[in-house]
Amino acid sequence: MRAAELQLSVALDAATSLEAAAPPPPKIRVERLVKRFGTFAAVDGISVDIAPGEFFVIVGPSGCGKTTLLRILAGLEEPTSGTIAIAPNDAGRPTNSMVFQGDSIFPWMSVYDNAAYGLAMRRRSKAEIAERVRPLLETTGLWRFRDRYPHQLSGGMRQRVSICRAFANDPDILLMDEPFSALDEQNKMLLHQELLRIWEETKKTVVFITHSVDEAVTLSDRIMVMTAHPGRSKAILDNPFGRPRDVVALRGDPVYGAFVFRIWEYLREEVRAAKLQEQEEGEA
Ligand SMILES: Nc1ncnc2c1ncn2[C@@H]1O[C@H](COP(=O)(O)OP(=O)(O)OP(=O)(O)O)[C@@H](O)[C@H]1O
Repeated sequence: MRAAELQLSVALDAATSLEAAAPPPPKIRVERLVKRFGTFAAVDGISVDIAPGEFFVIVGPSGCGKTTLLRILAGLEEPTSGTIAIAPNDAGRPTNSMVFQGDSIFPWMSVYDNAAYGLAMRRRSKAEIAERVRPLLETTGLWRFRDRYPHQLSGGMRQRVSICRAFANDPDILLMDEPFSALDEQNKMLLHQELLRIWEETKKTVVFITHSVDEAVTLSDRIMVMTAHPGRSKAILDNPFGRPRDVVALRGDPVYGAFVFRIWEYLREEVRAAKLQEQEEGEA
């Protein structure tokens, strides 16, 4: 091969490998998003790309606009300005499912029917519903409670049902608004492990909101720290932990404490600012 040909071939190889290394187009693109309620800016100029299959966690002090951002992603609120773009999915599947704080399952339906709700609404066959719902109820230890009603379950079990319902729905994106905040530590850890197991199998794109730095580190691929009012993106951090994760072993890793500390460095002054704002509002 002549020198010029060799150069060209090297250049082509480099271009091919660059192409191979290019990140996939984002599943969710948020650009300069602003949401005002009257003159009050709840979200103020957030831009972020979230990759397909990413577990993206948003952490921030009380009142910083986390839920507002999630509600805009869910299509429940209109932005005042800026845009969100969600890459299209296959027809016949919902774009998103939301899991709320506390449980939001129907008290008059059994565990099984609650988990099957989204699929039944989309008129899926009984066989298809069973095929999707049973493995989820089994993974979360709910299969033997499938005929029980919500009042016969603990808070942790009810929240498991909400998660099964969201995954059974087979949405492209899961939007989770502090789903475990009402649970005790032990139940929370169990659910973290179960959520990670289901997510690793399905690789849904997840946007998850929390006040808890530990929860953010346990679950995320990346973490966005938001400022106190007005809600902006202060930092976006890559989680150093790989997958799969053992949620208990993770806490014994020396990197865990260092990463938690790093996030707190960003968060500390925002939590203080939010507290001050709360006090000032109380005095006004
Ligand atoms: N519909 C609304 N009308 C007026 N103000 C609103 C409305 N919804 C939210 N807000 C205000 O916008 C700000 C952000 O609210 P949001 O619920 O998004 O915060 P958050 O970060 O989720 O809070 P928390 O962590 O306490 O749940 C708050 O000051 C809230 O009072």
